[in-house]
Amino acid sequence: MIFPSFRPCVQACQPARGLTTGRAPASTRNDDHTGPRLTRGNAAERKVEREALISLLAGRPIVLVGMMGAGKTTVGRKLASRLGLAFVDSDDAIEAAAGMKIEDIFATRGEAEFRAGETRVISRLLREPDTLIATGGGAFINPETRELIKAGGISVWIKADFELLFSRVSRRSNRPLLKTADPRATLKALIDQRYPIYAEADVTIVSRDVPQDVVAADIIAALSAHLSGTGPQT
Ligand SMILES: Nc1ncnc2c1ncn2[C@@H]1O[C@H](COP(=O)(O)OP(=O)(O)OP(=O)(O)O)[C@@H](O)[C@H]1O
Ligand SMILES: O=C(O)C1=C[C@@H](O)[C@@H](O)[C@H](O)C1
Ligand SMILES: [Mg+2]
Repeated sequence: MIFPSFRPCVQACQPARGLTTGRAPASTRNDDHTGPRLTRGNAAERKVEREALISLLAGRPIVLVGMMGAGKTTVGRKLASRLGLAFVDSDDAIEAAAGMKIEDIFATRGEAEFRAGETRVISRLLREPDTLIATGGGAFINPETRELIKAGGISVWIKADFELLFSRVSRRSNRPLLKTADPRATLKALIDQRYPIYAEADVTIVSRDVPQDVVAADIIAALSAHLSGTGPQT
């Protein structure tokens, strides 16, 4: 057992707000917001939009899913800060629980043990109200973890195309699944295998080559539309 009793180290981005933790009815629809979207409204309108979204979430965590390099961690941190939610990255929480880097968990314990620990950690994080969880790239692909996320959170797939992802993940060599003879082919194969599963998320947005703040604004707009029932039907 490499994940001893674990207290998630949720990092507060702003002081906590006094929200309820009641669960609003879950929607099963995927709202696909893959078209171009501009940041809309003035500062006052955006504040109203943010407050309405927090109210619609009713304490449920936002869970970002998608491939390595999609921007779950970096965009997620900005988004949490904007919404006044606590931010937690499941990869960081796993490393804290295991006392090891993810690369070392893969190397010494193997992927299956990593996935089992990831499920346990995400299960705990989902019970923290008013939280934004950036998951690791494979978390939503694991059936058990996926069911937990569907039951306990509102999931957002940050979708990006191959070339954008490859250019981003090439900047660092800390992703064990890409340490292969042909990382391009590996990433392509993972995209083919995973995209139909990520599409099960509640909401989809596309990370284009735009600043992270724009992606964060897209997510707020897409979530607001989804939770208020005004998003596109698929
Ligand atoms: N919209 C964006 N514009 C420019 N750079 C970005 C954008 N989104 C992410 N990046 C960059 O891409 C890299 C990967 O992003 P990040 O670590 O957030 O991805 P991730 O989805 O959390 O990946 P992983 O699943 O491996 O944890 C980082 O260097 C980040 O700064
Ligand atoms: O895509 C994946 O399966 C992974 C992504 C990273 O976030 C880490 O969770 C780990 O490297 C596995
Ligand atoms: Mg990440």
